[in-house]
Formats: sequence, C-alpha cells, structure tokens
Amino acid sequence: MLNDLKDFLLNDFFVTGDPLILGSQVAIALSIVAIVFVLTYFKKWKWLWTEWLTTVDHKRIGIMYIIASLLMLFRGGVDALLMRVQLAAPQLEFLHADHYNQIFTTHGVIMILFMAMPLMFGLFNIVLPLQIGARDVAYPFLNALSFWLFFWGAMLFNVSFVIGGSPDTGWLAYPPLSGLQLSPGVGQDFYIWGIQISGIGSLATGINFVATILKMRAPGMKLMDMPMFAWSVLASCVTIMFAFPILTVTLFLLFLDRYLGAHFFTLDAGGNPMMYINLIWMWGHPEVYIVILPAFGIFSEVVSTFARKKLFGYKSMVFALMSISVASFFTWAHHFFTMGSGANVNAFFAITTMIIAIPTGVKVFNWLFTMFRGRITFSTPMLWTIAFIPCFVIGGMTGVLLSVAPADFQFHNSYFLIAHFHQVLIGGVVFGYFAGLYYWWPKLFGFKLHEGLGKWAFWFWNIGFYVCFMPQYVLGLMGMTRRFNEYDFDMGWQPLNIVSTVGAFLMGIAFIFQVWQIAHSIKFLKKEKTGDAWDGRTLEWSIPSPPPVYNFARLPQVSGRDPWWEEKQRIARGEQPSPLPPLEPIHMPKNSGIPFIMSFFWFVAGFGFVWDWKWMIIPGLAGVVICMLIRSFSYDTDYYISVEEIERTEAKLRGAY
Ligand code: HEA
Ligand code: HEM
Ligand SMILES: [Cu+2]
Repeated sequence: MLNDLKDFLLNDFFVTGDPLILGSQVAIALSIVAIVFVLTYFKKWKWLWTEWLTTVDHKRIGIMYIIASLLMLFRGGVDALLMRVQLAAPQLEFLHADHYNQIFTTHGVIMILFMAMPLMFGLFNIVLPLQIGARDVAYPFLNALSFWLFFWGAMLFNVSFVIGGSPDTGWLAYPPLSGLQLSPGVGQDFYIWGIQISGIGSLATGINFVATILKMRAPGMKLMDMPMFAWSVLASCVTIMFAFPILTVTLFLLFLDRYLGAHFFTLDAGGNPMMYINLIWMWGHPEVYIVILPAFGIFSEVVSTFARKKLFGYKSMVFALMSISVASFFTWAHHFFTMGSGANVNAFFAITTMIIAIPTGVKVFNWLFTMFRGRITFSTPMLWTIAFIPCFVIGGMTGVLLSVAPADFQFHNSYFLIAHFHQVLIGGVVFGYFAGLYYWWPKLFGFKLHEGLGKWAFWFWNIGFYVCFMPQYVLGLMGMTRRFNEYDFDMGWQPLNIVSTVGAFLMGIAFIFQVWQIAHSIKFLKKEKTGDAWDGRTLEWSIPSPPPVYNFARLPQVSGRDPWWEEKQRIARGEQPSPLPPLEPIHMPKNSGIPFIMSFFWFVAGFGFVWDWKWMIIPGLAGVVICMLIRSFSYDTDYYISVEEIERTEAKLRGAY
C-alpha cells in the first residue's frame, strides 16, 4: 500500500527527472517560501485579504490582472528562449522531443490565454469605466469572480509543470492526438480544466463590459461620443460573447471523450476529429481579433493625444472595428485549407479572409492622417504606436499571402506561418498593450515610468523582434516546419536560426530593461501631480491620479467627443468652467471574499477531475454551490459614501496638487 503510494507519487504525481525542470521547480518553491515569509514577517496577510483578494474595485482588479499577465509573460518568454536555444544548432541535445512538445504547447497557451487576455482585461478594467465616466463596471461582484476564475484556471494550468506533467499537443490540442488513447497522461486534462475555468471568467468579463458600455455611460454620452478605446472594448467583448461559448462546449466535448469514453472526436464509433478542428477554430480565429481590436483602440487614443489632434475618421474607425468583429466569424477555415474541404469552400474562406484587410487598412490610414501635420511628441506610448504601424502592416500582409488558399499548401505549418502570427501578435498585440500600459500607468499609480529606460526597452524589443522573426519567413520558404525540435545540418537552416535566436535574446534583454524601469521609477518616485499626465482628451484625465475609490465625485455631464479636451479649450479661451452640480452620497458595492473562495473551489474540483478523484471533485463542486447559495442570500452587499466623506477625500486629493 505504502509502496503503491510512493510509486504513484514518484512516477505519476510529481514531475521528476530532467535537471532543467528540477531547477525551475526549486526556483518556484523558493519563491513561494519567500513570498509567504515576507507576508508573515511584515504582517501583511490581513492587508492582502481585505485590500486585494476581496476587492471589487475595478482599478484594483485591473492591477491584479496586469501583475498576473506580466508574470505569465515572463514564463512564456522563458519557454520561448528555451525553444530558440534548442533550434540554434542542428541536432542539439538540449530539449528532447517530448520536452519540446510540452514547451511550445505551454508557451502558446500561456502567451495567448494567460498573458494577452489578462493584460487586455487589466486595461479594460482600469480604463473603461474611467473613460465613460462611470463609478465601476455594471457587475462589480461578477468582475471579481471573473478575475479569480482566470487566476485559479491559470494556476491549474501552470501546476501541471510540477504535478502530473505539462500538456504537449499544441496550443489547440487537436484530437485524435489529444484523445485518451494517444495522450493518456494528465497533462491534457490540466489543459482542459485550466482553460475551461479561466474561459468562463473571460466570457463573464465580456458580458460585463458590454453591459457597462451600454448602461453605465456618463449622462449625455452618446455611443457615437465614446472614446475609440471604448468602442474597441465593445467590439472585442461582443466577439467574446459569441466566441467563448464555442470554446466552452468544445472543451466540454473533449472532456466527455476523455473522461466518459464518448466518441465526439474519435475516428471510430461515429465521431470525427474534423468536427473539433472546425469548432476550435470557430473560437480560435475570433480569439486573435479579440486580442488585437483593443490594441487598435489604444493606438487611436495615443495617436490623437500625442499628435494633439482629433482622431481622423471617427465614424469609419467605429465601422471598421465592428465589421472586423463580425467578419472574424466567417474566416475560421483558413486555418485548414490543406485538410480537404475542397476548392469551393477554400475559395469562400480565402475571400472572407482577404476582406478583413480592408477595414484594417482603413484604420492604418486613419492613424496616419491623424498624425499628419500634428505636433507630435515622441514619448514612450507614442513610440510604441509608431513602431507598431510598419510591423503590423508587414505581418498583416503576410497574413493575406497565407489566405491565398493554393499558396497556403506551401506555407501551412511552416516557419512562414510562425513569423506571420508572431508579427501580428508581438508587433500588434504586445506593442499595443505596452503603449496602453505606458500611457495609462500614471493614471493608475500616480507617477510616470522612467522614459530613458523605457526607450532602451523599446529599441531592444523592436530590433530584437525583426532580428528574430524576419529570418523565419525565409526559413519557412526554405521548408523549415513548425513544431520540430531538431533538423538536419544538410538543410542549411542553421545560420538563419542562429540569427533568430540572437533576436529572441535581445527581446529577453528588453524585458529586463522593463523590469528595471519599473523598479527604478518606483524607487525615485516622481509624483505626477496634475492627474492629466499627457494633456489628455478623455474623461479619465479629468480626475486625480490614482483616482479615489468612487472615481468621479460628480458624474460628468458630456456633450460631444473628447469632453475633457473641450473643457480645457473652453477654459483656455477664458470661458467659465462648466458649473458643478451639488455632491450626493455615492452608492458603492461592498468587498466580498466569495469570488476568491468560489474560484478556489473550482480549482479543487478541476484538480479532482484531472486525477479522477471523486473525493476531491465532490467537495470542490459542493463548495462552489455553497458559495452561490451564500451569495444569493446575502443582502448586505452595498453601502453609501457620505457627502462629508467625499468632500474630505476630494480636499485631500486636490490639496495634494
Ligand atoms: C493578433 C493576431 C492575428 C491577427 C491580427 C491576424 C491577422 C490576419 N491573419 Fe493570422 N494568424 C494568427 C494571428 C493573427 N492573424 C495566428 C495565431 C495564426 C496561427 C495559429 C496556428 O496555426 O497556431 C494565424 C494564421 C493565419 C492563417 C492560417 C495559415 C495556415 O495555417 O496555413 C491565415 C490564412 O489565411 C491568416 C491570415 C490572416 C489575415 C489575412 C489577417 C488580416 O487580419 C490582416 C489584415 C491587415 C493587413 C493586410 C495590413 C494593413 C492593411 C493595409 C495597409 C491595407 C492594404 C492591404 C491590402 C489591400 C492587402 N492567419
Ligand atoms: C518574445 C518573443 C517570442 C519568441 C522568441 C517566441 C518563439 C516561439 C517559438 C520558438 C515557437 C515554437 C515554434 C515551433 O517549433 O513550432 C512559438 C510558438 C508559438 N508562439 Fe511564440 N514566441 C514569442 C512570443 C509570443 C507571443 C507574445 C505570443 C502570443 C501573444 C506567442 C504565441 C505563440 C503561439 C500561439 C505559438 C504556437 C504554439 C503551438 O505550435 O502550439 N509567442 N513561439
Ligand atoms: Cu485565423
């Protein structure tokens, strides 16, 4: 009995063996011990619980999303560097095939679902309510629940590195490879449950922000007055609302196949793996637009702020965003042109794909026209925006090349494809979110990031990017295939691969610069005292940085676009500032520990499902239900901030200026 347990722990439960993995496990264990020690030593547990883990304040939730996503960027980045080391020389014995499979799978999943998505949600949370003049999102409790579902889902996925073994069937886990027969280990189950739990959180966030935009805008703000970032959030969240249910169902069916021996995606008993491939791309393709659309919104804000001009072509921009959101649901099959759907189907999907280039092009020209004859200042957010345009255009163009179905028979699954999507994901999504992070950082924390170090990071990212990924287009044309951990010397691929690896390390250095930049800026903190760090145009710049818990002491009255800019212009012309209505008590949601605890129970249940431990599944699910019941019967969920308290807070905040 004891021997069985020992066998199980050593052979199945704990991942052992590889010195590389062992080293990282020791590092993880030490970090956890260090964190627990620091929290205990400084007596910070209570603070952590009351101020952060139970918060329903959208700004704090946003900050937690951003911290989590930067940690995940680090992990995904280390995965990337490991792969690039392995590929630098032919037949290198650094990562064996099994290990390489695990790494590209976790890298892909983590970068898209646990880095890009939370960074995006972090920016939504911090910026959107402020931009539309709201005091919080429509459902603050649900917002906290979304965050913790994401967090515990991501934890479940990441735990597989230490316990049980990582998934290794690619970031979209095609069956039959991901079926029980070919992947009997628990890695695939960690994949299913980790993504499932966090995915439900993402769906809830999508619904929450659509409701917020439709119902919570400041008095007088028409939809067509909204800042462009708010439009991009709407476009992205509507896409989430339609795409994420498909993911939930698909993963659930895969779970039934693996857990109950159903045959949805098997080759026998009436199943069909192609059904999975269609379904997963019906989510997967919209997903890439879900993450790029908000980046388009950010660029629009940054361009008009730093060119000090109204955004060119507002209406066409709105139309472009919304039409991409709709069109993204009609292109999914371009991911499997080679899988035998036939010429007509391929032609249909090739054309729908190409059509997306049109609204995207409209946006690019709008940004260029906004900059044209503007008085541009080259602060870091603007630098990221300017670097994004050529990078994204090249990446988009190669996408159009891929969409030519007959040509795709050549490009498919080659490094040409790898280069395409990294170019749009890094040059578009990552650069975009960085622009947003640098832009809204002072609003969030009340100080600017050090510009000099930021510029170093900027150049390292950019040069590193081109050095890393441009050679990959050529490698793709030379025949190098994705997801291979080694190649033959005779192929002649080594020189370009070495260049590519050097580029990857330059990006690694860039990341270090950013960490240094943040540390340096905190140490030599220069408070940003105006609340309006960049001479902004939209409502978030009209309140102090960081904003008080209720954001706006009085809800702003809006008439037209760029309300804060217009107000500043009026005052500059010597007109009276708009009159202020009297203060009123503010209705606010109360903090709650339920989102954290309920999501933790989901984690427990998920872990139980992974190992098929009923004794763990049942209490896990029971915990979830009990949390729901407690919430349904709790009526003490809100409070009012009195006028005196608002006056005191405002006096203190304004007094600081
Ligand atoms: C942010 C993410 C993102 C974005 C924005 C895009 C944007 C586009 N993608 Fe990409 N794509 C991915 C992420 C993304 N892609 C990923 C992750 C994969 C691989 C997944 C995997 O297999 O693992 C992939 C794979 C992929 C394939 C599958 C190839 C294969 O597997 O063989 C195809 C094929 O059509 C494609 C096409 C396109 C097109 C046409 C666009 C267009 O939207 C681009 C539009 C933009 C422009 C064209 C530039 C600006 C426009 C102008 C300046 C106007 C003038 C231009 C023209 C008229 C051409 N992509
Ligand atoms: C920091 C620089 C990065 C480097 C050097 C890098 C490198 C790589 C490498 C080497 C692969 C595996 C290629 C293969 O063998 O098939 C890969 C795959 C992938 N990367 Fe990256 N990457 C980086 C950043 C990103 C980012 C920011 C994202 C997403 C936002 C991303 C998403 C993906 C995806 C989805 C895959 C496919 C995984 C799969 O095949 O299942 N990468 N990357
Ligand atoms: Cu696609």
